[in-house]
Amino acid sequence: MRKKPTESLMHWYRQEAKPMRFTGQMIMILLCQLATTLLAAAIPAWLVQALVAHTTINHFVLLLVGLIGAQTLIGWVLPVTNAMLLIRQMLVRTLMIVSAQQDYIEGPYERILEPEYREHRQRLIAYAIYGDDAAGSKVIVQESALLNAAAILIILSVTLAYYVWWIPIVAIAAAWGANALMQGYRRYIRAQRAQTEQMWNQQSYISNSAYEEKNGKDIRLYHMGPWYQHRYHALMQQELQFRKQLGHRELLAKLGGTWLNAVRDLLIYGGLIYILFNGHVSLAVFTLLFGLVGQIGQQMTALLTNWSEWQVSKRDLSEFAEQAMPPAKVAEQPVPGLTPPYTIRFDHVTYTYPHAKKPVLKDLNFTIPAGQKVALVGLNGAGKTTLTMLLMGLLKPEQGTIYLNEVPIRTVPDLQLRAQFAPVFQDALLFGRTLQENIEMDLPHDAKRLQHALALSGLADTVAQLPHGVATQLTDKLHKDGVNLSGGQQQKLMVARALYRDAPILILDEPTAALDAIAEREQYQAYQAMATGKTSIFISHRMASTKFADKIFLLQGGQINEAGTHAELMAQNGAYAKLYQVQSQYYQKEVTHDEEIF
Ligand SMILES: Nc1ncnc2c1ncn2[C@@H]1O[C@H](COP(=O)(O)OP(=O)(O)OP(=O)(O)O)[C@@H](O)[C@H]1O
Repeated sequence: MRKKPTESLMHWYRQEAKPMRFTGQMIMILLCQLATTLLAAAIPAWLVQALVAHTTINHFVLLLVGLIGAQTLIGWVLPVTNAMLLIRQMLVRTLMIVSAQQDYIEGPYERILEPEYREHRQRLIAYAIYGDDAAGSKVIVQESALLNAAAILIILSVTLAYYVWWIPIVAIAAAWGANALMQGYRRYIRAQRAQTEQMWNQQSYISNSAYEEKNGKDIRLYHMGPWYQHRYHALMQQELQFRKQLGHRELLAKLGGTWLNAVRDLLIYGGLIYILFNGHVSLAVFTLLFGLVGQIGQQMTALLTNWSEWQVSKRDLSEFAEQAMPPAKVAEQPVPGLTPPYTIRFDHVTYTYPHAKKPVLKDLNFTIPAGQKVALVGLNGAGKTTLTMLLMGLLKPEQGTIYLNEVPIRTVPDLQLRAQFAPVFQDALLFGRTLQENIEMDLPHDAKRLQHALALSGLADTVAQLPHGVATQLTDKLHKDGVNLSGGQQQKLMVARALYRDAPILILDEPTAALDAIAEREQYQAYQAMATGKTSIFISHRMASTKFADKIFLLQGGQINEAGTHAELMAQNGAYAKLYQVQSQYYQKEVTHDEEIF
């Protein structure tokens, strides 16, 4: 079987891109940087030596060309090896993005309803992938920089200490002090993370919502432009204030560092001039030491900065690996003997949404015998959609058990369970693929089945008008020649998708909301055909449309309060009968009014 790209990326990460692995590229970079640092300090010293020794002009030119040539060569090799290392970093970053998405897209549905999980995920992505001072994916590059700085620092310190023992100590202490001041500033930035995240989330919400195509109408009609501008302006002001605070702190930290460096320079250059004038070193050695002193401060700063960033990156990376990388999935064995048609049974089921104060469904009990068509009615927010989500295993009951033919659904593997349902939801969701792919989804192509689904859903006429028929792409956001279907056409496509899926349990959640009267009638006929021999749940607010069901359930207060055929419930004269009468009176009035008009 071909590996999925995510699986092979995981494999690559685990096997090939271990952050602690020192590769040939790292060693190459180290050698080049060491040579660059030493050459930068040694070239002036060699030239001074040549001048002092009265070398001939030919020798002098030869020496100069040789040294510059060596420097140029390193100048070519270094960027190439650095670029190779950056490519590795990009690969790690890609892997992290893919695995973060995989966990979000394929992980439990219920988790994405939790605001904490969504925030946490954003934080992981922001700081492990896009973090600017220390992203988790930068570990490889930071390790290389850390290795370079440490090696160069040791060589420089030993060389300088050979001539004046205290010079490396002063240089390192000054760099350490300046770095400590900058560290304080960085700690402050990190302490503000939660606040900055909130600010950026709000900014992106406001700007995304203003640019959202579907919001365009309402923004104009309700004159919401000034509100957007006001909110955005307020958020930008908040950011400006925050940046000003950061600017002040950075300035203070840098001023402190500059002061420390001035003291360092006074001490070290004074010391060097002292040993030169006292004849302890030659002019050439003095020039060399002078060059090395400049480098030692730089390397110490690089070492300390990289060290602290590396700590943060490593922490981000391991947090990411622990929480964002889903464990490799073990293929679950399908439950044997789970065969349609299905009897659905809810046994004392209770469900509460995360952070909700009360359960939506409370101690809910009902049975739908195999092959029966049930219409589920109830007021807005009664919990009808929630009930279907529990049945499909997308939400897990807090208490109680749901059975398919007396098999508890919690024991059925996700893939096997999901394959038993053909849902049609109120909100149509189209993917940026062709019309055909949008109907067939993950099932293999079957031309006859496709034609049947198109014909029965009433979509065949629309397809005939499309530029590329069933091969037409369904969004102009991803494809230039893609088309955007109308609301009603999208809903028909959802029905075609369910028809093609031909699963044993049909779930129709307000599927006719966007349809015109004729299309709605056609759809009912399609549902009748679809539901034959299947267990089905049909949710609708149009009471008249529920008459075709074998049984009607009225969901109220988290429980099925009334159940029976339309005639039985009307005879009962309970809540269902009242709802039906309110609606039919309304239609009656409309008809009378229309009759008056015509
Ligand atoms: N993701 C969610 N998080 C928290 N509460 C939710 C969530 N989804 C739905 N609810 C709440 O659960 C209750 C039931 O919602 P549900 O969508 O199941 O009702 P419904 O009967 O299908 O309503 P409608 O007829 O309006 O479609 C509502 O009060 C709703 O606010």
